[in-house]
Amino acid sequence: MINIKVISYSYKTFEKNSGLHGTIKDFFHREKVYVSALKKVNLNIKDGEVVGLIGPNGAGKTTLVKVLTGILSPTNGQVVIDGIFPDSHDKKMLANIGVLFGQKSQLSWDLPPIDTLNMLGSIYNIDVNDFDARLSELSNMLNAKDILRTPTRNLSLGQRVKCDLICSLIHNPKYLFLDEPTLGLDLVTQESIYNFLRKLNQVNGTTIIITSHNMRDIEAVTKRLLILAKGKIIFDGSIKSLPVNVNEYKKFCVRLYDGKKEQIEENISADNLSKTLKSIDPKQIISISREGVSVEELILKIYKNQEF
Ligand SMILES: Nc1ncnc2c1ncn2[C@@H]1O[C@H](COP(=O)(O)OP(=O)(O)OP(=O)(O)O)[C@@H](O)[C@H]1O
Repeated sequence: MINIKVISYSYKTFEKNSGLHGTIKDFFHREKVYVSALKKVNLNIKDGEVVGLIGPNGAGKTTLVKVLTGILSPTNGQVVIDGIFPDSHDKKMLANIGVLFGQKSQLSWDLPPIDTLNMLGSIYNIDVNDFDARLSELSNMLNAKDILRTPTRNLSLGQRVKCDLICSLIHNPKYLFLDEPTLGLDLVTQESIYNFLRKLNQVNGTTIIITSHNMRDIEAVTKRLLILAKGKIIFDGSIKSLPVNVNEYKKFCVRLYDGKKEQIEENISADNLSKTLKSIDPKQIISISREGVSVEELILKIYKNQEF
């Protein structure tokens, strides 16, 4: 159980003057600035829940994940996970947590993922048989067996994310935190990650907290949605209980082939779809798919000009 009691977090940073004169001035005196990233966040997450955390840029999502995983200590308030403070870096606590930051890989660039995994096996002191069984289970689920011995620099982004996921889960953590795990991935790879996460939750009962800018991620794997804006939780509930129908804001994407080259028509609203299709030779249509709703667009639709 994750228990978040009125946490706030402020970054301390410095204003930097420009130019040589400014740099010399900064050398003697720098102006301190505090950025309030989280403001009195209260939350409980039960074991086995899959929670989606969305919000515009700078809302505080990554900061919240960092506070929950003990990377940062809250400025005020308390986080307690199974009776332990994450920032105590207690061994039991660390063994219970897996983290993946979509923009930051934990794999060594010049080494194959298997080397990073072996190192993690030693750090977490995983029994050799357990390690082999877990690695085989995860790599089968993610269809990643053949890429574990390829140097990381030669892997595609999707392959790297799969190996990063295996690294985050090799010690069988009870809680998995994912910060924008599908960033830059194609639809097929996204789908395979969704399948994997659903299975992981159903079979192992892993509690998953996932942040994203794409509602597709949230709709595919989560039941509970949190919206964070300017450091405050402004919505906590199911997607169905949102004050707007997400489907109404979904755009369509039509792929065409005219015998010479492929063309993609994106961002077609539901209202304009039939008009667009009438203007196209049906023989040229390869596929029609629904795109995800951007989180920013959705929040703008719901909260219009509200200030938080
Ligand atoms: N190391 C830092 N030093 C100072 N301010 C920071 C630092 N990291 C984040 N911030 C500020 O804290 C606020 C929240 O940032 P955070 O990265 O948590 O947002 P986010 O919701 O994850 O954004 P994004 O969707 O763009 O990744 C922002 O105003 C950001 O500028």
